[in-house]
Amino acid sequence: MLKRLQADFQLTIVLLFGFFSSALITPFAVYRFLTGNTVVGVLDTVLVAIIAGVVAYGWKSGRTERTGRFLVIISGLGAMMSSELLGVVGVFWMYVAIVANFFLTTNLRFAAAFTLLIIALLAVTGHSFDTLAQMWSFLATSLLLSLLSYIIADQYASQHARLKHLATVDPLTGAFNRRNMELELDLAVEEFARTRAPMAVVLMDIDHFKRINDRHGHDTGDGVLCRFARLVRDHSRHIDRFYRYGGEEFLMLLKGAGAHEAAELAEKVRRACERELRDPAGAVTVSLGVAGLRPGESCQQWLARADAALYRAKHDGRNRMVLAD
Ligand SMILES: Nc1nc2c(ncn2[C@@H]2O[C@H](COP(=O)(O)OP(=O)(O)OP(=O)(O)O)[C@@H](O)[C@H]2O)c(=O)[nH]1
Repeated sequence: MLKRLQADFQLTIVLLFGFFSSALITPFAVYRFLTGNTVVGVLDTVLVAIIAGVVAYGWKSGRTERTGRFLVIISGLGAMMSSELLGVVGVFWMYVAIVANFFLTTNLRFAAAFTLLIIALLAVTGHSFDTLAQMWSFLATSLLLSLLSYIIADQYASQHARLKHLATVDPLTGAFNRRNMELELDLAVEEFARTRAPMAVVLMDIDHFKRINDRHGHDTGDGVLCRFARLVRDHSRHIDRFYRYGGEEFLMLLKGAGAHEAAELAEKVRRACERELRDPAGAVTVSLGVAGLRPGESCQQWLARADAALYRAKHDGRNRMVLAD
C-alpha cells in the first residue's frame, strides 16, 4: 500500500480527503438525526457513503485523476446542498470544497470552472444568505480563496513535477532510473495479482559496448546510449515504461501486453538498432530477453527469467531476441 501511495501522490490526496471528510461529516449526520433533522441526517449519510464508494473505486481501479474529478463534483454539490438546507451555517462547507477542488484534480481549469459555477449558483439563488451583505461577503471571500488556491495548486504542481523528474529520470538518456523501475515493477506485480491484465518485460543490452568506449571514448559511448534510448522510445507505445537498468542495460515494462506481443516489440527494436544505430566503426547491435509475468511469480523471479533469456541471446551470438521459457 505504501509503495502505491509513494508512486501516486494524487491517490494519497484522494484517500486523505475521503478519510477526513467522512470523519468530519459523520458526527454532523449523527447530530442531525439526534436533533430531529432527519432530511439533512439522511443526506449527510448518503454523502459519506458516496465519498467512500468513489474513493474505493479509485483505489481499486487506479484511475486517480477520474476519481479526483468525481470528488470535486461531489464535494461541490455536497457543500451547495448544505448551504441550501442550512442557510449561512452551511455555507462554511463551501470554503472546504473550494480548497479541496484545487488539490483533488490536476486539471486546474476544470477545478476553476466548477468552483466558479457553484459559487455563482449559490450567490445568484441567494437562498442561503439572510442579508445582501452576507451574499457579497461570501462572493468576495470565496473568489479570493479560489484565486489563492489556484495559484498555490499551480505552483505546487509544477514544483512536484520538477522534483519527480529529478528523482525518477536518468539525466543522460531520459529513461526512468533504476529506483523508479524497482518501485513500478513491484506495483505491476501487485496489479497483475489484482486484475490479471498481462504484463511483460524486455531486458535489453547493447552488444560489445565496452569496445565502443575503449575504441572511441566515453563521450561516443554516451552518444550511442542516447541514440539507443531514442530509438527504443520511437518504437514503443506511449504507455510502455522504459528504464535504465544500469550501464548499457535497459528494461521496458509493457502493461497489457503478453510475452508474444512484447517479443514482437523487442524484435522491432532489435531490427531498428541493426539498421540505424551506429558508432564510428559501424553498426551497433543489441541483445534482448523477453519474459511475460506468470501467476504467482515474484518480481525477482520474473526478472531472473528475462535475465536468463538475455544471457541466452548473448551466448547464442548476440544481436538477437530470446523469449523466456
Ligand atoms: N559511455 C558510457 N559507458 C558506460 C556507462 N555506464 C557503463 N558504461 C560502460 O559500459 C561497459 C559495459 O561493458 P560490459 O558489461 O563488459 O558489456 P559489453 O562490452 O557490452 O559486452 P556484452 O554485454 O557481453 O556484449 C563498461 O565498460 C562500462 O564502463 C555510461 O553511462 N556511459
